[in-house]
Amino acid sequence: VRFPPGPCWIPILGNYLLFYELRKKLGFTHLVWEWLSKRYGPLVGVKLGKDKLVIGTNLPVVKELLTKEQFEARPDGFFFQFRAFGERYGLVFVDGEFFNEQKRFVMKHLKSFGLNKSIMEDRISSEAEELIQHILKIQKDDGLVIPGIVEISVVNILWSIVAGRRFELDDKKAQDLVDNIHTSFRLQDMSGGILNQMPFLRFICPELTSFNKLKDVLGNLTSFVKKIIDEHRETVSSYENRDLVDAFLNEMKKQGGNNSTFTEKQLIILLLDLFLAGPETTSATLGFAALYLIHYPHIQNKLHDELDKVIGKGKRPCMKDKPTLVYMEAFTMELQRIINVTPTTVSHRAKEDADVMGYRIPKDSIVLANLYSLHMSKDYWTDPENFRPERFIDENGAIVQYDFFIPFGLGKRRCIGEALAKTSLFLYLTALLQKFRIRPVSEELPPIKSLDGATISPAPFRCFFEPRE
Ligand code: HEM
Repeated sequence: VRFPPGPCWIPILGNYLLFYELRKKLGFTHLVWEWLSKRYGPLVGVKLGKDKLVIGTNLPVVKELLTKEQFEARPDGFFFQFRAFGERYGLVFVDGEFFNEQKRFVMKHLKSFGLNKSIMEDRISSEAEELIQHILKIQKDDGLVIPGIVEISVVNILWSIVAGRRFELDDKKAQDLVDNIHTSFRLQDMSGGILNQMPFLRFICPELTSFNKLKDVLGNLTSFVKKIIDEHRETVSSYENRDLVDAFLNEMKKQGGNNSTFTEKQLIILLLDLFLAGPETTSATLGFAALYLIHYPHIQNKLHDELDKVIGKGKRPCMKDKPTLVYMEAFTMELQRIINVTPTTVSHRAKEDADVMGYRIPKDSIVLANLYSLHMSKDYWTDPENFRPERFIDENGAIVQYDFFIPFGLGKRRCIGEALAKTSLFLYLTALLQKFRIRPVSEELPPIKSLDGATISPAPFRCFFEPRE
């Protein structure tokens, strides 16, 4: 049985030169995978430096890659250890029993601090309200920069569950935090990147690997998180947990042994993972929402009409209204489909040799599902390049679910923040659209332009939030 089809590789570099050329030409890593799949089929095998990668691009292959137990692991290697004190910590890039134990803990405490509950809804709604007031306060005639204006607000949601805090929306330290988060995403790709594939290059051409920049931003983020932990340590009580950090510190004390997975290093990287995974994806999605609303004013009109009809102008929208705001739901789904904020999953790893579609995926290969390919395939959507929320509504006016629409992934390693993200998107979008018409600041519309990285975000643009009568 052979390795999945792909371009021929050379020693040391593997297919790196081809990858580099294609990435330069196409502008985005996920477009390289898409290009290769057109040539070699729905399961492509490449070698980048020392890493073997396989990438799935159609539904049957993606389903196998994301739901087979053999691929539930996460990769190891220089990049993944470099961000975690030279070891393996956190939630996103760990696996096995360590992952199971930490995920159980995080899910339990996220739930008890509000996820899936009305406390969470109240917090998100009041953050959205603060954002509206902030916009009204600081906006001038030339509008505001997106996604900048929403970033701190969105960080506050996670921040309040994890560390019991919120930032003022003009806080400089918070701005540094979101800038660092944002930069760290722009410098990486989901495969672990060149730093993982050829770590020796950091000595020869550090610029190409972004090693120094990554070290800086990760250092900044880590010291930010450490400070929070120190502050909690001074005030934590064993009787009551105020937030996730308290809960972790108490668990650490309780377990106290050498074999425990609850250590200070683990807490640091766990917080880092949550801050990296959550806010960036959510604010990028909200940023793109504003951009598409500017480009498609008739869609914005429909959203306004639906809000006016179902909720009116006096009452603040809440989660109970979600099932009745069908067009809003369809708009959000269509937005997630076309923008592909996470164009691939986080990378998985084959725990052992595994066979897929008659090909052999060797142990420790890096495994990626190109969600972009599913969301933009002509076979599945007929006119994928058109922005058309109606495709998610059937002839009876109900939402249609497609199994090839999986923005949060599938299987055991799917996104843990899906409920939080969906609640946040709904409450922010409805609150903002109830209050404002979002319009361009000049006749020339800002282009629909994305920035590449481990996730995709909109290139910053200006827009004006015009209060509705
Ligand atoms: C629009 C927003 C979001 C999108 C599109 C999104 C998408 C994804 C995707 C595609 C994955 C990878 C699945 C895989 O590797 O197979 C993932 C993983 C993850 N997400 Fe999200 N996510 C979003 C928001 C959030 C939020 C708000 C949180 C905060 C708690 C979060 C936390 C995580 C974590 C911790 C993982 C790793 C899970 C694991 O390794 O098992 N995400 N997300």
